[in-house]
Amino acid sequence: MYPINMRLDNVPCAVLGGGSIALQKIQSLLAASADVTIIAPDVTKDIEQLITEGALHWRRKKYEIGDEKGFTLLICATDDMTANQLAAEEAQRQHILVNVCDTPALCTFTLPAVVRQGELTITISTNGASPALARWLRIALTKEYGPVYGHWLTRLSLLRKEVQQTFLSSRDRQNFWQHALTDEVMELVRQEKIEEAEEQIRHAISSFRSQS
Ligand SMILES: C[C@@]1(CC(=O)O)C2=NC(=C\c3[nH]c(c(CCC(=O)O)c3CC(=O)O)Cc3[nH]c(c(CC(=O)O)c3CCC(=O)O)/C=C3\N/C(=C\2)[C@@H](CCC(=O)O)[C@]3(C)CC(=O)O)/[C@H]1CCC(=O)O
Ligand SMILES: NC(=O)c1ccc[n+]([C@@H]2O[C@H](COP(=O)([O-])OP(=O)(O)OC[C@H]3O[C@@H](n4cnc5c(N)ncnc54)[C@H](O)[C@@H]3O)[C@@H](O)[C@H]2O)c1
Repeated sequence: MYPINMRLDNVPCAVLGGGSIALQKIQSLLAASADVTIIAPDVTKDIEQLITEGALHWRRKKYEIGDEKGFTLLICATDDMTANQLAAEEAQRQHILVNVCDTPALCTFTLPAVVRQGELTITISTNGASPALARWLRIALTKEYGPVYGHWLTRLSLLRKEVQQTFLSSRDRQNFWQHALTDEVMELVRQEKIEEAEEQIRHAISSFRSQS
């Protein structure tokens, strides 16, 4: 498995099936601003609501060969294994990225469990060995890495810009961060003492500057 993070803004994506599993996949695609089409003869109330709101397109039909054309990414979440398999094989033939929610062998990509805090994304995969462990780890990591890590990341991103202007070589910047982002600083973050953590980084910038 080769992990990547994909931009899906306005990218045409299709979901086959209109049940509870399809809904989960639709929600994560919409959160990524994808252009989502659902192909299914019937859908749940929640999906119907999204369609009414204009959040996604609906082709009200069973899957037929050719329906996958024009999509960059396809998720098969019907309860009809034959339809899932047919669609996945067609998609693979056309180099369309495909996930079949309960058949890893037919997937060109699988979905990880996801923890998000602002710009921070932590994903967990078990190579399909135990999705239940992925879920358990998501819950544990969400407790461990709460909203403060998202706030800290926002601060770090601004500090990083300052560091880029202060230290001109990439090697110096790498060296700086390896020394500045210490266990001590991250312990302050864990205790939600963001101001103090930032102060430590600023102190390190001054020290590094006077050394060079
Ligand atoms: C991470 C997560 C993301 C998501 O779904 O978006 C995800 N499954 C989740 C949960 C979950 N799924 C299942 C259970 C019940 C326990 C169990 O069966 O073990 C639970 C646990 C629960 O829900 O409590 C059933 C299940 N899943 C797959 C099979 C087929 C098979 O293994 O052969 C079966 C049996 C179906 C059956 O028996 O009919 C296959 C896949 N599931 C994957 C992803 C991919 C590999 C991920 C990895 O590398 O670990 C892969 C390969 C394909 C894919 O879906 O991409 C999501 C975490 C949600 C969260 O964050 O809470
Ligand atoms: N629900 C779960 O917790 C769960 C967990 C793991 C795996 N799964 C598997 O995921 C699949 C989907 O689960 P679900 O709970 O969303 O199912 P569901 O029965 O609620 O929904 C199935 C959907 O597929 C649509 N469909 C059926 N044949 C189709 C076709 N030929 N073309 C297009 N759409 C078609 C139906 O109209 C329906 O909207 C099932 O195979 C299930 O075994 C479900």
